[in-house]
Amino acid sequence: MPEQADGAALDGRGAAPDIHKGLADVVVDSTEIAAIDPATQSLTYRGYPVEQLARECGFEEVAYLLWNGELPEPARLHRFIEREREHRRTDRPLDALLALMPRRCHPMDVLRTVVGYLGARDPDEDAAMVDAGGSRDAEALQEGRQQDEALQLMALMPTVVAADMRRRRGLDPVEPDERLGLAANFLHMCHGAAPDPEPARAFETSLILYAEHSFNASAFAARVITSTQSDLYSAVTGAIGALKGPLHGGANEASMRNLLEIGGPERVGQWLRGELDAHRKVMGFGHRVYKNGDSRVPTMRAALGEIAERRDGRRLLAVYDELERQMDDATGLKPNVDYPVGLAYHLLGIDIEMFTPIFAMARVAGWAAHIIEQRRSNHLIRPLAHYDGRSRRDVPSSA
Ligand SMILES: CC(=O)SCCNC(=O)CCNC(=O)[C@H](O)C(C)(C)COP(=O)(O)OP(=O)(O)OC[C@H]1O[C@@H](n2cnc3c(N)ncnc32)[C@H](O)[C@@H]1OP(=O)(O)O
Ligand SMILES: O=C([O-])CC(=O)C(=O)O
Repeated sequence: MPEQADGAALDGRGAAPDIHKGLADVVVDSTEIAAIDPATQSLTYRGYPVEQLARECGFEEVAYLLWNGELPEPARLHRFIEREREHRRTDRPLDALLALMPRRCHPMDVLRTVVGYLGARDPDEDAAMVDAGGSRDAEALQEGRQQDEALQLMALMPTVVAADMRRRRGLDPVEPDERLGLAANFLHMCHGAAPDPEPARAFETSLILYAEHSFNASAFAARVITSTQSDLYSAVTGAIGALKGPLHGGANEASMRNLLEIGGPERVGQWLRGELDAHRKVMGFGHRVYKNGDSRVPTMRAALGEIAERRDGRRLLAVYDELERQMDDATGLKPNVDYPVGLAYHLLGIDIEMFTPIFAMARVAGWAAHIIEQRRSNHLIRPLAHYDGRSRRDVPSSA
């Protein structure tokens, strides 16, 4: 094996350097968007504790905060909300695209395709402008454009997700209701009736808690794509792909399937032993950053309690609590936010395969904030790898 100097060894063959698999514990950049403190189990968006935002603010207000760094003045918020409501409707080509999507595919595939299509319909020709020697004016223009694109996505994604759920049930879509906020309007488009205020508020809480979480895998995917000076739609499309997996956003669906499979609190012990003996991960538990409990779970558990009381959810909630208790006893692992959200959405009458798309329609707020921040102080993201494959060899000459 050839000897190589330290630097060369990284992307060539040589002595193994310190490898940070999964980038665990690696600090790759700084951010002003959100701070996670696992020691105190706290999460802040732009300095504000997320549980206070969930109590005091609407989802749209939180999106504004994430993108602009400050909570909006009432007039600005009014205009922001108005613009969101203007962009909710799909057009004919989009309806035709939705109708084309196979019903068997996962709704995240539909969402990813729709965002890809919107990027093709509205190509961001200015995308490369800023880093290619753009002026401050050009920078501001580009950022304004990115916020417009993000707002349109945030407005349209709920319409697409609700229409897709109804399509899978063989039902026609329900038109958006411009009198309702984003969260209540989504439930209205799912069920064809305005939701009661309490469940609608509990649902909005889930969107606020889901909106942002620092350098998680999907936000990082969006930042990697943005770092090549690609456009916002491409970054969001990639982020949707990253969120889909069960180790990330997909866990909310998997955890609900588990609760239904268990069926009653008396069956938890046997079920859990089976999973752990088979070395299967119990989705909705564990976290890369929080080792002592996810900061969002207490707020979401309270919202879930509200929903369960109104939606006859006591038996499933008993399974939920028992699994949490036994999982802690057996492994010390605590639930992450996907665990309470999964059951909350089920009790709100939402089909399980739509849970991760709902996560995406909330997280687009955080992704957009990361795309804007990455673009503002960009540096191509390109780590090194330690080559551990075959030594150099020659291709056999053809006979
Ligand atoms: C919104 C979100 O994205 S939150 C995360 C949602 N994802 C999930 O709920 C999926 C289930 N959880 C997991 O897979 C993990 O806890 C992760 C991926 C989220 C974080 O894990 P990491 O910090 O990378 O730890 P890792 O996966 O290496 O696990 C460490 C050990 O704990 C075990 N472990 C971790 N999570 C779980 C779990 N949910 N169930 C059972 N065992 C688990 C692993 O099997 C591993 O055991 P080992 O050391 O004996 O091999
Ligand atoms: O931060 C993470 O790794 C995953 C997570 O909880 C999120 O994205 O909300």
